[in-house]
Amino acid sequence: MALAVQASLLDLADDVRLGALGGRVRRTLLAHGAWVDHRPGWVEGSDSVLDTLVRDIPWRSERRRMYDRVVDVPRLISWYDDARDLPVPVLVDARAALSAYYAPELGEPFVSAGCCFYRDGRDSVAWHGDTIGRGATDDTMVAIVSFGSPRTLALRPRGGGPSLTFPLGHGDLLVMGGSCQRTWEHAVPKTSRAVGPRVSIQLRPAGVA
Ligand SMILES: O=C(O)CCC(=O)C(=O)O
Ligand SMILES: [Fe+2]
Repeated sequence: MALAVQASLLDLADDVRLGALGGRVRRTLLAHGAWVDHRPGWVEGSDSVLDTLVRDIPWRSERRRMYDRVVDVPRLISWYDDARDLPVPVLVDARAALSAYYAPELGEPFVSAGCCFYRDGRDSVAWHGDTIGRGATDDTMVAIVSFGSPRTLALRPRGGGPSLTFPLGHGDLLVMGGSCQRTWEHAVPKTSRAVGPRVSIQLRPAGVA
């Protein structure tokens, strides 16, 4: 009981808030009409957020056929049709702030939230584009908010060519935009560095996955 009270007092004391977007987002133009926006440290005072996300998101593991074997997907995942159901208020605010900031370019709000939990450096996501939905055919945006241990997001053009990398630190925002999902691929590579847990929340417009 005393512990629970203390924990909630700590949550209140931990003043989690969003920094500014205007003037603080750095855009990198890529070939083929793709771009990446990066805003390091967007979520401030976010130390408690990782624990809440790890505890309160209904994580599940997935298994996939790979050649003649069925293997565990090397990360835990979860999906919210409506990002407003996320268990952390600052992420509900993040969805609204991103929808407002990108409205002139995107013309529609961010709606869903995909969640990935990388337990350590052995967890990863292989090269892919988010092309299950409209990202296969239309310009769109995927906004990633990252918590916990820093990991690298790598990007490479689909047709071949040098890759580039962005560091994704605690509280960072990274937005992939334009044609990025269909003309480029992205990945979070495994690392042999000693890294702790990381949770990535990906906000997407309706019909993008
Ligand atoms: O971990 C990340 O930030 C990227 C995850 C990702 O690319 C995906 O789930 O589609
Ligand atoms: Fe992705």
